Amino acid sequence: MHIPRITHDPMQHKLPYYFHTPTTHSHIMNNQFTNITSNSSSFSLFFSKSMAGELQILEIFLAIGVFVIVHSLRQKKHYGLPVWPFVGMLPSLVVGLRHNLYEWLTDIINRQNGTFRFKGPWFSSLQCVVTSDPRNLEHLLKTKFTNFPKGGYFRNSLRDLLGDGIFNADDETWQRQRKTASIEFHSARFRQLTAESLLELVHKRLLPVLDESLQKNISIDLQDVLLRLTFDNVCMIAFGVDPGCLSLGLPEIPFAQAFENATEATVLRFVSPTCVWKTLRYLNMGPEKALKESITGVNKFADEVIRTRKKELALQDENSKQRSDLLTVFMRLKDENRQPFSDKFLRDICVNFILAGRDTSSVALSWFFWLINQNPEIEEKILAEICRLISERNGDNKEPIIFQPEEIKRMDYLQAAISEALRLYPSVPVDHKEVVEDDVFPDGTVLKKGTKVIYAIYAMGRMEAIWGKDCREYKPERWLRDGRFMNESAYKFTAFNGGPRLCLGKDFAYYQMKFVAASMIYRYHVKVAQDHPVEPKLALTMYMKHGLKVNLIRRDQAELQKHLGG
Ligand code: HEM
Repeated sequence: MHIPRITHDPMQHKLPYYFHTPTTHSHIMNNQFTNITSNSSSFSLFFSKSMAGELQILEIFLAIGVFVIVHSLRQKKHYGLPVWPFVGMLPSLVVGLRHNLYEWLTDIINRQNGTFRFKGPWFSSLQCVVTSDPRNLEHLLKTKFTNFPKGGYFRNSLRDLLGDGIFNADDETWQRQRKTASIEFHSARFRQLTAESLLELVHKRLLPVLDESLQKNISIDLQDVLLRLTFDNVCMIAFGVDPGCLSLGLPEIPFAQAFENATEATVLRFVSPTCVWKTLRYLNMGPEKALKESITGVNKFADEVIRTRKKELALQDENSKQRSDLLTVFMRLKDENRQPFSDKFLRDICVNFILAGRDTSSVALSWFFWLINQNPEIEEKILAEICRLISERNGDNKEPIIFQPEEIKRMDYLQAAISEALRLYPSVPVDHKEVVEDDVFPDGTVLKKGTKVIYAIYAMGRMEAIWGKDCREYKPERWLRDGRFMNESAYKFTAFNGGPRLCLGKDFAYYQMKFVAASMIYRYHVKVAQDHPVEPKLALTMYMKHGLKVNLIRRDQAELQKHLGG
């Protein structure tokens, strides 16, 4: 570098002060003009000096640029990603977003031994700690549960759609709903409602829709069909009504469409700066306009159901006495002031349960069917287990085969195969908390009050430190001991969350997924269409971006007999 030359140049002392200091003053301009015209050699000298000055400034910038690049790239070693001035790790995030964000996160987390600090642009709220260390997860989900609520950022982004419902609430509001819903979810009445509604949906709706595609010899989007099934099912549980999404012809249902649009538009808030989406909401423009319209559609449906149910309850209608859906349960209860819950609160409760129960089991089943399609020997083992249970029946194995709750419970291999799919493709791939008071994670990471913590559930399934060298392989056997399914720690297998906020629908979800999978696998071989692209979509839940296009092939009787006879 030649920077010192300019300061040692003797000519520099002869130049008037204004050659060093830019100015617009007229007498100075005149002086310049006089100097230049009176001496042509000093004219050319002046310009060559000036150019040299510019070149040297350029050199300074170049040197600073090189220094910044080298320094930023060297930070990768320490922080996991290059840290650029002003924008932090944002450029790497943009690259990650263009490919598979979850794989990108997994790669960094593995390099950083389970935890890293994401540094976003200094002016943004994109600063957080990302972890997938089971010790940290136990700390935040259980040991220090009260120090890690969902927090204001998450709640504000979801408030318009979810209000104060269980998914979007902390503290007292959450506790009250959790307690009531938990009692209901574990009641015999609720179990009966879920078993009956599922049986009806699978045998009267799902199988006929699948049969139709088989007869017409057309492929179907299995993810779409399963989303329809779980949507109808969770509406029956939450509202006590059946929207009829899953029926022959796969009709468009305005409420279902409004719900889907609302969740998609809400996700956009997480990838836009808060001030941007708030301004768009204020101006009622772009995605915020679409969100408002879809929420109006959701509310219209919810208000109508709540109004009708209130009438039923007031008349002590026979229907209302038999009902055990969540809406009716909460309507019979009183709040802390011994007043009935407001319509808004009832709406929030139902909408939250629909969100919790709709996307989760359907997308998990889609990944499961895709995985067994790639691993035919695993499909064969599932079929063998199903057939063994049928052959153990006391003579009652006539068609149509309808699986009984005790049989579903005994399907250990199927439960292992579904858990293994959830380990690799968790329906909720990342989740989020906020730190209330300064804290330190068991791995030594310092957490300041207000820090956002992301726990990367997808990455956890791909960590050798947790699952061993074969962590990327689909192996249901890792869940079995002597042929029986063994649960894993919720802080190692966090697909259903853990601690006090463990998924309330976990048992129901397993029952639902096993019932659907067994009923389908017993009847059909589900073949994924050739060259169908499969990749995750960036959303709150782990959708397949292009759905799952499949063709169904009816099971050969001889194949079934082979297993049944055995
Ligand atoms: C494969 C299926 C499912 C998976 C993987 C799953 C996963 C999860 C996860 C990760 C959470 C925590 C979310 C958070 O706090 O941010 C959660 C919460 C919850 N889930 Fe599930 N879920 C499934 C099915 C269901 C079903 C079918 C229902 C209901 C019918 C349900 C009801 C709930 C509820 C009410 C919560 C909120 C619990 C609370 O905050 O206290 N889930 N679930």
